[in-house]
Amino acid sequence: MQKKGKWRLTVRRDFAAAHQLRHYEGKCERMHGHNFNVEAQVEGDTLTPDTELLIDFKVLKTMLGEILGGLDHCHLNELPQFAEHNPSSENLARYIYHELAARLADTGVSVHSVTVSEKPAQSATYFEE
Ligand SMILES: Nc1nc2c(c(=O)[nH]1)N=C([C@H](O)[C@H](O)COP(=O)(O)OP(=O)(O)OP(=O)(O)O)CN2
Ligand SMILES: [Zn+2]
Repeated sequence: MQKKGKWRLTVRRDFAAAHQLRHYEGKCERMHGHNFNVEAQVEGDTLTPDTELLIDFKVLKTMLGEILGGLDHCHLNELPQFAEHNPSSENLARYIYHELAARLADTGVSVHSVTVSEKPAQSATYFEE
């Protein structure tokens, strides 16, 4: 039997923000900033009949840009979404994942994962199984 193929698309965007990790025993408890890099991967199995795209990269980048626009140049700890959860890379990735999933509802495309990186050497990826 022939396997059902899928596509996975990746878009990347950046934002700059300050944060401090509550309860962290070390310098990261003090306020500091990062240029966060965000990579979102989406997937699906059906292309549009005319353009034969899973979803336009432009649409994806606009969605991601809207989400990151709410974080850009903010002190993340002061935002309601991080009032109870630390603005760690892990929690940022989960927040962005759910925001993107809500925007993609009814498109036939789902979020595979979101990766947040404070710097090239380290990143956190959120996905759901
Ligand atoms: N699992 C995680 N660990 C850490 C996170 C995180 O989001 N998830 N975040 C931090 C801090 O934000 C910190 O800014 C980064 O820490 P670190 O790279 O350790 O610190 P430096 O920038 O000083 O890098 P060095 O390599 O130590 O010079 C911490 N941990
Ligand atoms: Zn940090």
